[in-house]
Amino acid sequence: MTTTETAAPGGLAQLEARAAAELSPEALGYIRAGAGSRDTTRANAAAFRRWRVKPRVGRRPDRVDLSTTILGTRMPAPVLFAPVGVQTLAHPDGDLASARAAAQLGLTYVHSTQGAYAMEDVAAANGDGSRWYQLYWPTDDELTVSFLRRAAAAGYTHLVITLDTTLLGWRPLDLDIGYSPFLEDKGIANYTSDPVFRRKYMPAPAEVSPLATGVQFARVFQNPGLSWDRLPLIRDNWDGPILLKGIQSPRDARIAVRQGIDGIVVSNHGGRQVDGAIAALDALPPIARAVDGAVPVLFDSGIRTGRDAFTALALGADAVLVGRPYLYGLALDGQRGTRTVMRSLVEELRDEVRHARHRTHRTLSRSSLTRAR
Ligand SMILES: Cc1cc2nc3c(=O)[nH]c(=O)nc-3n(C[C@H](O)[C@H](O)[C@H](O)COP(=O)(O)O)c2cc1C
Ligand SMILES: O=C(O)C(=O)c1ccccc1
Repeated sequence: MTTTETAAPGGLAQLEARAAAELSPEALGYIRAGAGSRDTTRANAAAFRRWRVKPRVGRRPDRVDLSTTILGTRMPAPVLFAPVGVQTLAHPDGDLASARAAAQLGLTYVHSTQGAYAMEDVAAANGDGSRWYQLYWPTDDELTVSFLRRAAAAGYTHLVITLDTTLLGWRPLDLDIGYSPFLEDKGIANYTSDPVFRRKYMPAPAEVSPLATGVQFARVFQNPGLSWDRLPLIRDNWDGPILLKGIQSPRDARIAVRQGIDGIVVSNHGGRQVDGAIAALDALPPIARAVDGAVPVLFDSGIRTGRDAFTALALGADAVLVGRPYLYGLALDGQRGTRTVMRSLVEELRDEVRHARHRTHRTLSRSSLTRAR
């Protein structure tokens, strides 16, 4: 590892500002976007500032072991690549580069239904790495089953069903610029490459226009009628563990456990869906209490540094996902940039755990933190 790889220049906190210089206004707008006033996106970050780490003195462990196993997946650190669509907005290599970087670091890559590259190509890029598949649950069962079969065949072991985006959030930043990835020639090959999608929904070449593409997207992926009674379709067609992403209430977490779901991701989608929604970090402790160890609780939304990851782990998360930061790394330096960002975040986390005098993040708890005044 060279020194330039050990830390993101300027630190992870500077990442967004540095990446902004590399990105088109449309791409930056889409990646930064939050719902409505962006209040929830800001609240996600602010919630972390209200907790501070309690350093301890005396003999610190010289080695900190961040490894963990979540639902059978071994991880060198409790940090995953969050599912992110249209990554070609940040870099032409998009999710191929991110999946390669994840494999180099041994971290789990979660591939999005809205990936810019087909899941088979991303799987090949990820090689021996560990990969999970994130499902946006289509309105068409045949298409859903096709996605699940392809994912299993391509070596995705776990299914993450995102439930907070059955309608895409109202994002003024994009509306102002007049931008949507579906109205551009960015291509979202992960679903447009699907044989069922092509047969049933692909606009005929003569009809291909931004509007036709957008209309087909909405027909297939806007699915606000989803409810718990639809779960058997997934169970009948997926053998591995199933996680639900987008849980923000202890009640929903309890229902998920009762329904036999294997894990949950506490997340508000980086504040992109519901303006004024509770900061994801504030939702975490009551949900962790409600779940009470019955299933793993993962967390995302607002993690920018190793200290943030420490805070979420101490407040009850078993692992965290990171979204925008690795996209900014991708914008700055492709695969290498993404790898640098994620490696820096893991090493920062290791350092925080060491200074709190723990040998592993697994022993962190609320008492590792103090509430800032
Ligand atoms: C540009 C962009 C695209 C995203 N696409 C998806 C997606 O396709 N599926 C999904 O479940 N979440 C998606 N997310 C949400 C992330 O998985 C994650 O919940 C969020 O980015 C976490 O917040 P953070 O960016 O503050 O780390 C996306 C987020 C961004 C920024
Ligand atoms: O933008 C998003 O947050 C997101 O989840 C998404 C949804 C559809 C296509 C691309 C990304």
